[in-house]
Amino acid sequence: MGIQIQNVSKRFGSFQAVHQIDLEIASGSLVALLGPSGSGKSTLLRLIAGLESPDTGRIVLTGKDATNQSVQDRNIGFVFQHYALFKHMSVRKNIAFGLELKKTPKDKVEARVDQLLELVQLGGLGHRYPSQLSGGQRQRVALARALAVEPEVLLLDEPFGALDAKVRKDLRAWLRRLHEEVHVTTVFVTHDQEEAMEVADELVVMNHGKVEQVGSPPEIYDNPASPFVMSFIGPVNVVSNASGLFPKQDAPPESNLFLRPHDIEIAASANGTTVPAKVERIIHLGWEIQVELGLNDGQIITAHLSRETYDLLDLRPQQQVHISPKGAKTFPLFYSI
Ligand SMILES: Nc1ncnc2c1ncn2[C@@H]1O[C@H](COP(=O)(O)OP(=O)(O)OP(=O)(O)O)[C@@H](O)[C@H]1O
Repeated sequence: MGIQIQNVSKRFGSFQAVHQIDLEIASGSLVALLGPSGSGKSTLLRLIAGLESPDTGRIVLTGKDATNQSVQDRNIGFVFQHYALFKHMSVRKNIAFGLELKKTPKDKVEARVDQLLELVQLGGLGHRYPSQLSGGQRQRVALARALAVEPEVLLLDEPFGALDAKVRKDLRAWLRRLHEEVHVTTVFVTHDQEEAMEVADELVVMNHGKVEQVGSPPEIYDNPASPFVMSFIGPVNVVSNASGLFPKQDAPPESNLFLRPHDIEIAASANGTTVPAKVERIIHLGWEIQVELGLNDGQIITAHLSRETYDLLDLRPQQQVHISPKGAKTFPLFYSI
């Protein structure tokens, strides 16, 4: 009974921003809409919110057809990338705003605001004004304000997008814990695959206004449905059949091989399944080592090694090595990324 999106399309002039999307979001889940800029994530979120109306299709929220309902009637909480707090109101007043609009009795408002301040870990800061808070604290107030009216659905559009990397990372973990406490059906828009994988139960990968794949983070990572998904979710090498790396039993001539950098095994000597390669460059990233490898046909691929493996192999630039894929996928050439 969460959210059902049925054959929803939206066009802006001649541009098809969202194209015949069918999607079910389970009640109480936290789902990330993930995709590159312009893939239609925000438009889909705005359609769910009622800030845009679809050209075709239906949007069903908690069992009720909401397609023609106004934003106010949808019982939705919304948080955007840029803090939309009221600058002239204290944190308490900001959080209380929706409840006061609904003419909630004063004592109930006060109790709910106290509870929300604790929930977003800002107890004691209720008297401050938005300008006296950090960016991360402001976004937590925005979340508390969105949750105050007990929405059935929470929509978050890049809520941490404007914050620096460290704060962003802390807030992801915080949002995950918060969701485990409140369990409101949440749709989270991001273009950051790591953020999506860390926060969400399920990922909806979008490209060109369409859904490419829906699944849990491990399902999507391990079984990507298309080269686009494989390339978007984590680093990948794309090599042609000429590389000699294709598994012997299925070497379709019109395919590319998609190979994750950590799925390349490097050995000092050849065996029946390895292909020769030359170490072109070694990049130390602290927790892992990136090794650029030149194949005999001139293609360059990148392997990621743990420090331990790297130390055992004792690699040097220009060294001749022998490599084999531990896991790889082939996709026909006609797929574009
Ligand atoms: N009101 C509008 N009028 C015209 N074009 C629009 C409008 N809203 C969105 N678009 C276009 O629709 C496309 C999809 O936009 P959308 O914001 O949904 O993408 P997105 O995946 O959220 O990207 P981003 O991460 O950059 O926000 C973009 O090319 C955008 O320019």
